[in-house]
Amino acid sequence: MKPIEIIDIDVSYGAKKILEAITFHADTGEILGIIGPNGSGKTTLLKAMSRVVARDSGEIRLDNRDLDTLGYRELARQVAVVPQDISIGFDYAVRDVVMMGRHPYIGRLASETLRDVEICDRAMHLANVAHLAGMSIHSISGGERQRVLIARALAQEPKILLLDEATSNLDVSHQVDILNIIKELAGKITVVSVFHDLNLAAYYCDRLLLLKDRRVYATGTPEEVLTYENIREIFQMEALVRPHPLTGKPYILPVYAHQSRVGTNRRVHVVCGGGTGSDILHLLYAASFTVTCGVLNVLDTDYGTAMRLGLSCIAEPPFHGITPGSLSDLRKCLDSADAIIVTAMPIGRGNLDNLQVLLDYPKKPILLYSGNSNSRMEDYTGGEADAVLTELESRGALRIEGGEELLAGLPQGYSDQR
Ligand SMILES: Nc1ncnc2c1ncn2[C@@H]1O[C@H](COP(=O)(O)OP(=O)(O)OP(=O)(O)O)[C@@H](O)[C@H]1O
Repeated sequence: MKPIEIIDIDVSYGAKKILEAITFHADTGEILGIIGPNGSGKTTLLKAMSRVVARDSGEIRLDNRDLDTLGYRELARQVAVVPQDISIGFDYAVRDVVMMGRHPYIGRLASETLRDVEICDRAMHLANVAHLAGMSIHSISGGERQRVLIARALAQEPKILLLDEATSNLDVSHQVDILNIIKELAGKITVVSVFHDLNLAAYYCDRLLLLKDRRVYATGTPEEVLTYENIREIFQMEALVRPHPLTGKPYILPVYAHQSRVGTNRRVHVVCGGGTGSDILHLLYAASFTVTCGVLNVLDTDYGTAMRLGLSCIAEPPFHGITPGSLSDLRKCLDSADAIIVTAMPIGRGNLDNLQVLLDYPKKPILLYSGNSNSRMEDYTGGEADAVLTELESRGALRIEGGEELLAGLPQGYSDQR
């Protein structure tokens, strides 16, 4: 039995359709993250799940019971919501706000029991607001108020907790504290949460639901949903997606788009390999340079990156040296490039031609890119590659470290002529 099932629902505000044919479920004890661009309907979906907005059609089932058949108190024992909009009309004390979470359990004319007080205290302790208990809800900060609403939801002891970006107002340590609490609670309860921060979603969620244009665009594990392609398609943003070095979960690093179009009408050729060029291929692509690269081996990570970005790349089969045909293609790319970038790649006999050919282009700007780690080219040629680099530097090739410096060192295009 699924704790919550959404079956083919449509939701509209007036004549405007907001959600269409939405079907998914949450599994017992999991954290399901809802992600998607602004206005894609995430909040509306949570509101439909808690019956705050009505559906046009479709069904929502809680433990296989129709959501619409539950009375108010029963619904409130099953589902707690922490909304995005955290305004509270009356001037209640924090403790009273948290105690509101117990209302579905306290009889109409009855007063709170010792058990209600204990649960309320525990919820305040978990959300780290116990020290605020006597204060007015209006005299605490936005982040503190958000934690109070989380405490109220915990006091409700729900089976399903719906969070609408519930940690967005929190500083980074409280954000992690609250999400850790929620992760601990999950297992006992099921959590469905809207996230804007994709990295938090990747770490804390068991599965993700990605919304786009009123519909479900993708569902699955964070690894399945947070792909480079999905992020580019949905958020129209260049980003590097890498496994987090400590958690192994996908980690998204935006390639900041303010640089976009600086390279319009400019061509750059990148000599790279072994993954040393991947980051800057993304950066140059995001900055609207026309990028060519190679000669690369088709098994090379940089080749994979070039293919995903749709860049023009000269390539040889696996374990193949550079053939005369590729060398001639390389010369054509270098002839038409406004600048050449060489990364700190491993150079052996097989790809030495990639470097040596650059000596024939004394007038081209050449940037030797070592990345932020300031690594140097690994020379497996017994010194020949190093000799070429030394010669290039003596002719004016510049050593460049970070991405910003790289963009600054390249000939700029006509970014103001949009
Ligand atoms: N009460 C309302 N009346 C009419 N339209 C609404 C109402 N609430 C939201 N909308 C519209 O519904 C669409 C989806 O809004 P919703 O808040 O669900 O999106 P969201 O994905 O949560 O957005 P965000 O990421 O900005 O929080 C938007 O176009 C919004 O303008």
